[in-house]
Amino acid sequence: MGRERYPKQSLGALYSRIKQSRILLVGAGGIGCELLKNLVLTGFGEIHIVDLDTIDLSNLNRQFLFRHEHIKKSKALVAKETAAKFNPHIKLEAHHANIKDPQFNIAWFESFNLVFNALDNLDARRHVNKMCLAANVPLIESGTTGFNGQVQVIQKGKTECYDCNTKEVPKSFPVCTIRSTPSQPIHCIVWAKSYLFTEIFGTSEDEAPDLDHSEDSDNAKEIETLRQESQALKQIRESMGSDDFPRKVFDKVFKNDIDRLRSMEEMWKTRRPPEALHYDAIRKDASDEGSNVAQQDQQTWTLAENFVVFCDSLRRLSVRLQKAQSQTNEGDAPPILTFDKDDVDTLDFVAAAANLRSLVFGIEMRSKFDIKQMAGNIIPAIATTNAMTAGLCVLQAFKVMRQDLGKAKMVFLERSAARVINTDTLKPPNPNCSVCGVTQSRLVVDPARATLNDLVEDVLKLKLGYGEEFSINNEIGTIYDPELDDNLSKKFSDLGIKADSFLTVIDDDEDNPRVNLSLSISEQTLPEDSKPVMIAGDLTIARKPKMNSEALPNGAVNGAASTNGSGTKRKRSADEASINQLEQISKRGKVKETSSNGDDLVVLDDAGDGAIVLDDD
Ligand SMILES: Nc1ncnc2c1ncn2[C@@H]1O[C@H](COP(=O)(O)OP(=O)(O)OP(=O)(O)O)[C@@H](O)[C@H]1O
Ligand SMILES: [Zn+2]
Repeated sequence: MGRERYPKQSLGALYSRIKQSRILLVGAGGIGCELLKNLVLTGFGEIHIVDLDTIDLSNLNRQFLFRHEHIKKSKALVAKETAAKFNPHIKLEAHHANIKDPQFNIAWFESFNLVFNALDNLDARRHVNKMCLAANVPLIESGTTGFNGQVQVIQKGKTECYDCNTKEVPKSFPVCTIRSTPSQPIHCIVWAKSYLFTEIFGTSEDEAPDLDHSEDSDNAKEIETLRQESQALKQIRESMGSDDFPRKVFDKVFKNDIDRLRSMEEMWKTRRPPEALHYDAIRKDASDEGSNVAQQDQQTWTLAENFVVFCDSLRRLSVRLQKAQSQTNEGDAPPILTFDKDDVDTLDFVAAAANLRSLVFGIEMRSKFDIKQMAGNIIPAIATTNAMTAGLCVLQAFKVMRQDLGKAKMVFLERSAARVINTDTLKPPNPNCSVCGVTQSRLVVDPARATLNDLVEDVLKLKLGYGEEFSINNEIGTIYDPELDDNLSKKFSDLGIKADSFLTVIDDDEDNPRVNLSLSISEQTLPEDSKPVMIAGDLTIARKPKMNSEALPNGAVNGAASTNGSGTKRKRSADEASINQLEQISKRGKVKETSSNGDDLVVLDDAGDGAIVLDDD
């Protein structure tokens, strides 16, 4: 009995299924370490761990399976080794690899009973979501941001998938806000980091991801002027290393450029005009300041202090860049410096430059500590949030394994709400979702013979009844539509269509188009007398829901969900917030304060068979 006694008592009949299950855990970071510990101690029979990364010093405060001596080693392998000691009866497999690698194909996903995501990026999450849908394996998706956490159960055809709601991409700012009309500290920080720093020490601002040029067409003239400004800065860059270099840069960006901006009266009709800074006057005030002011990172520096840090860090960085330049051989790419929040020289420069710009525009200044968080897009990871989230993942997993999806919930951890743990019913799939609102099938292709024409004529038109108006797309773009028929005679291999990749067929029929058809490619040498492209099994492809349809898809998880769905394109509600949307999550928390349907976690002591039942209904 030993270690099995308590899990058996609390899980009852489910325990034997847990012991026989094969689990995939994607990510062995903050949530992944906690989750692996839970899975191993609960007794899940076989667990595969995938993580592409190696252990970093900064992981050790919360990724407790790792110790100092493991730095630079594979997260997946060390996590496996440490967790194996917790329970020697569990079979553990580690893969130091990217989950997007081709060896992790649909057939491999199909070999698992359940998948857990413990990832930190949208791209990998989306990929696993897609693979789990294609393999029809339930997925427990989770994430945390600071004190907030979220767990979502995803099951093909029954619940929303990860992509049923649009996710917000990381924020970028219109270039004019950054370059001409900042109104918040973050605008000045982005200016210092993505414009000024890169113009002086890096490549060009055009490559900076924080700047959004999409509104440029409205401001063509201003953009052109801003380009000229950048050019002038590049010339000043030539004098790097000279005594008057800091002064030249300072005068350019805090005086001359500001005077020019201020002269554009239209711009300041409804805004406070910027006020240029004067080098000589500030330098006089700053003459008593020592350069160690930069170490005081918790307090907001004065104008004079910012001035000192600006000039000093500019000198430090100039020396570094010039040294790198002197060590470069002819023909090598010219060296550059890049901003790194943990590189003190770059952080000092960005902090001081951002604050000086804030002063110019009458914006509140920030401490170096705050600027580090904002420039590095850091929300501190909190070990307890990860631990709680990982625990909630396992509780949801029990329901999925009991095939009791009706009881599974979307779970939110929220610090701002009246209760820390809040739940929501799972919603049915969004019929308009481009990922799960599709028909999926496998396309068997003989790579030696198959052409795109075989797919278009034999499979899509003849077998499946498509008309003329449809397109075929892969991850890169459109490979066929009625106007783009050059590829028809090409072989799949010539079009770069590989085994285990996906093709999407989009029906553009005007009257009654089919839902998108997602085809996963599987390669096989087929007999000479059979067609070189075949679709697996009989396939019926549903038609797209009409925009004003009242009908709900079948398989709503529970009654409550049916009040939310409709065939129309749905507005994103706060309930559908993705994990990185703190505001949405906290708004939701406020709504929940009024809820009274006692869904607290309770532990019931069932006197009948001695089992302790965990219940969060
Ligand atoms: N495509 C991927 N394939 C495999 N593992 C991935 C992939 N993308 C991310 N990961 C892993 O997911 C984990 C996420 O963990 P976590 O959010 O704690 O991030 P971290 O990088 O460990 O820490 P932090 O970002 O907070 O410094 C990381 O270990 C990361 O290597
Ligand atoms: Zn979906």
